[in-house]
Amino acid sequence: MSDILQRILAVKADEVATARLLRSESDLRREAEARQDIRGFARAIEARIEAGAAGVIAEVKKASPSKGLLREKFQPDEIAVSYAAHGAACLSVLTDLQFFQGSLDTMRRARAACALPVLRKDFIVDSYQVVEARAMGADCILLIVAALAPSQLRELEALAMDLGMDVLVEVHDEAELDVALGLRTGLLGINNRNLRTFEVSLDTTIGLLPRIPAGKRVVTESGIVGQDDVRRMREHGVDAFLVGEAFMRAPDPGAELARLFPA
Ligand SMILES: O=P(O)(O)OC[C@@H](O)[C@@H](O)c1c[nH]c2ccccc12
Repeated sequence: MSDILQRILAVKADEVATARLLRSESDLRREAEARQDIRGFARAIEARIEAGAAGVIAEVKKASPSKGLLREKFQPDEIAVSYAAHGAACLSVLTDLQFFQGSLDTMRRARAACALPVLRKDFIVDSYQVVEARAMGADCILLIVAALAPSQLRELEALAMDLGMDVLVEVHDEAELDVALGLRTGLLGINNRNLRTFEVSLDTTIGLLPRIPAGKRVVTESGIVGQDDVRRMREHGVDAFLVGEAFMRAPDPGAELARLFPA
């Protein structure tokens, strides 16, 4: 059965093949290595949590395959400034065009407008995209366990870390969690949304918590829309959040962040 994740991954393979024709990976790698501007992504989250606040990764996302257009007036720089002013720890910027109406330029503009570390949010299937992420300014990449073999996860993680980036590894169930726990990164995203069916349940995060060893920072991802959701997570000891839709639908995304996560 061709689910949405499989469809997206097929498009990604084509995109990478096309991008390689325009610019070689070695050329891009030189550009990535020449940059000296890494912002500590995991560190920014830990700093918020040490201060007693939640560590919020605030997402810049114009549309999604499950919800369609989320925000008509979409200005990545304005959104980034608003998030930064209202206490976000980091940004997550969708760079996928076909399914999320994002781009690398969206990421560049958002990052240039503020001092926050930035996650390249995309479906990474190839080393080319990792190098490209850093060349375009990303401080962290997302690796989705459902999209990659364990050997690929290890290789892409090593490459990202070589380039100075942090890695957020994303899981949705126990089997994926076991794979993720074999990686080096301390940032463990639990996606409450099933990428194959789009079904969302916050019980996904709660249910996996007993299986998380010390030393891993859990980031609960997707479906956080109200103060009750935030309270429930924090009662379970989850202090890091990745939130998109709730902010994108609000007139002022940063003000909504401050409302969901009162100081
Ligand atoms: O908009 P939400 O429900 O707050 O979710 C944000 C984020 O978790 C979601 O965009 C996401 C999580 N993992 C992904 C992987 C690819 C694309 C998107 C995502």
